[in-house]
Amino acid sequence: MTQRLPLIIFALVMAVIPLVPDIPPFWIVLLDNIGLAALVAMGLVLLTGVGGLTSFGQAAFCGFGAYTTAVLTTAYGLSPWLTLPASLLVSGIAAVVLGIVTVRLSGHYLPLGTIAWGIGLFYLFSKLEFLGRNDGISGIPPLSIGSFKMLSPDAIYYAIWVAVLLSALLTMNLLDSRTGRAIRALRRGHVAAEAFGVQTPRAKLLVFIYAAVLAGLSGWLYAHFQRAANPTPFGAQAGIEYLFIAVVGGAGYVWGAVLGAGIVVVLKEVLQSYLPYIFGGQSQLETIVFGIMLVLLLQLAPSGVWPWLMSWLPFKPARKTPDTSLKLEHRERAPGSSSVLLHIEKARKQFGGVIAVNDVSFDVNAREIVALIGPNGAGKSTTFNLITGVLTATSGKISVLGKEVENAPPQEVVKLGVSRTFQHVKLVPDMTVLENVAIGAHLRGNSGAISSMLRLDRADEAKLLAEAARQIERVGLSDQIDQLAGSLSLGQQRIVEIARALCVDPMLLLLDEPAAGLRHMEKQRLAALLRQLRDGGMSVLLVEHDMGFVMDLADRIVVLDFGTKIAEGTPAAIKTNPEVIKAYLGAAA
Ligand SMILES: Nc1ncnc2c1ncn2[C@@H]1O[C@H](COP(=O)(O)OP(=O)(O)OP(=O)(O)O)[C@@H](O)[C@H]1O
Repeated sequence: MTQRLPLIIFALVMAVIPLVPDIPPFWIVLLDNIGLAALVAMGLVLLTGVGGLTSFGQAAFCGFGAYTTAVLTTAYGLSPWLTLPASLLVSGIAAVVLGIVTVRLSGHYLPLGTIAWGIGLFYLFSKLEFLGRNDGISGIPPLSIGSFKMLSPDAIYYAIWVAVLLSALLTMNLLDSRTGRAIRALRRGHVAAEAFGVQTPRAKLLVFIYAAVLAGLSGWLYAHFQRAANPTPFGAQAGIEYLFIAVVGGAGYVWGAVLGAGIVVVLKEVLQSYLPYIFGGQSQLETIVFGIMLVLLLQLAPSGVWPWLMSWLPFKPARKTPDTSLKLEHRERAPGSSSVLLHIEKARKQFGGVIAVNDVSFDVNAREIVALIGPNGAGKSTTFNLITGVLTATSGKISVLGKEVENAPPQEVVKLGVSRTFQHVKLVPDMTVLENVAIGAHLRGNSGAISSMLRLDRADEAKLLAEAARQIERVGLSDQIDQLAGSLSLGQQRIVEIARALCVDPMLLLLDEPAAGLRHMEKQRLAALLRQLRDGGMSVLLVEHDMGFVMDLADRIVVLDFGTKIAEGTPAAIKTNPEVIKAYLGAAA
């Protein structure tokens, strides 16, 4: 209830605004335009701010929504309420088609791709005969309920703002869920998300479709508000403006979309109305002043105005503490240490002329801690990437519990109970420790996007958060549970990664330099935790440069040098192995 309170207050304020006596009708028109822009920007919050997929082409999806209802109501006489699902469907289908191509792009190619199809669709709208070419379609009927026709701006005002508030609620619900965390994890790159079972192409396509459907809804409302549709509002310039709105408001924040729309629409209107008086009717000046003002605003609040305003709040919204009595099911553990859990046979990885892993073979048994050591560039991280499916082996065999995984994607390997941490920490810095760790339990939940939006996922979600809280407690970071991951020290972030990996309920835990950045006491606590995990039935394979830590902890050590295994044995044997001393310990001495 407390989390929904701002939404309820906002809804009440918006509901009474048109009832204020003598309110200028033009204000209502402005609020209608703000609502329409906010819907598109809200999709961009999810797509760009949260998912990290920059799109300049959202205006085209408004066009799909607007033209669908324009054609169906004017040419076929359908009721606008019947064309609403059609408009959303057409926008969604267009997003599937464009998204399948676009979400594969990365870096600069992604925004460039969206600009390309944004411009292409604008010209398509203006060339097609049945869409009225450049003139568009007029005579679109107003929305109506019974005999009440929403002809005036204050009549359609409620339809627009109900759509905005419902969309805000559904979007916030989605973000605060298992699917939402998967989407938020996309921004940190696909490797970390996939290591915990997130189907990243599917998650990207989901946000792409969601954003397009919100834009289609805005287009549908726009068509019945203006009672006409032509290509101009759906062109590339409008697409850029929508992205501007999301960035100005705060691209990662649902309410940032509403605030950004308010700022941009009002600023444009004020400048267009008053600048001609000041500068004697010089055309285009308002565009320049508008640009300068937005740049200044972003200097003041680089992450957007909404988070900047929130940072001034004297209190922070409290989060519910997870109920740790709720339990998820656990995997069965191997009863003894005789069974082979991980079997690597002549694994090889070549990058062009570089042989990073050269026919390496070794096993990790159940209930065993194995360390993989070697000088820099020896091939340790590449071996981890081969085991976890991030890289495919050039040749050789890798199997987990007898199942071959050398060509399996990370999402399949993690299902077998193999989880990992990364040499370069891959947490989402603006998510809390709890939220980051809960990503590790992704495969142990099953609520999808729709059930999350409708809040039917609460029982599932409570168990996932409880598991995350338990693992955070296990690694000793309970005091930091609600802190943003990015605010922790690097050593603590590594421990958060271990808690996230533990949330998988793994059989085999792969830790890439877990002790780097830890103080002496913290290393001792980590070693005690890893021993406790081993004794509880887990196996650990770790890459570590701290020889004292490795020699004390490992049951067995595998040594790589230039991609080749040069030794394997107990810590005592490795310490005295002349090859190792020459290649590794000798080099370090
Ligand atoms: N994607 C890649 N493309 C080309 N070469 C690569 C790639 N990844 C690793 N290598 C090369 O493979 C070799 C092994 O690298 P790897 O990162 O596995 O070593 P490492 O033992 O983990 O080293 P460190 O201890 O410094 O992390 C290095 O020569 C490295 O430059």
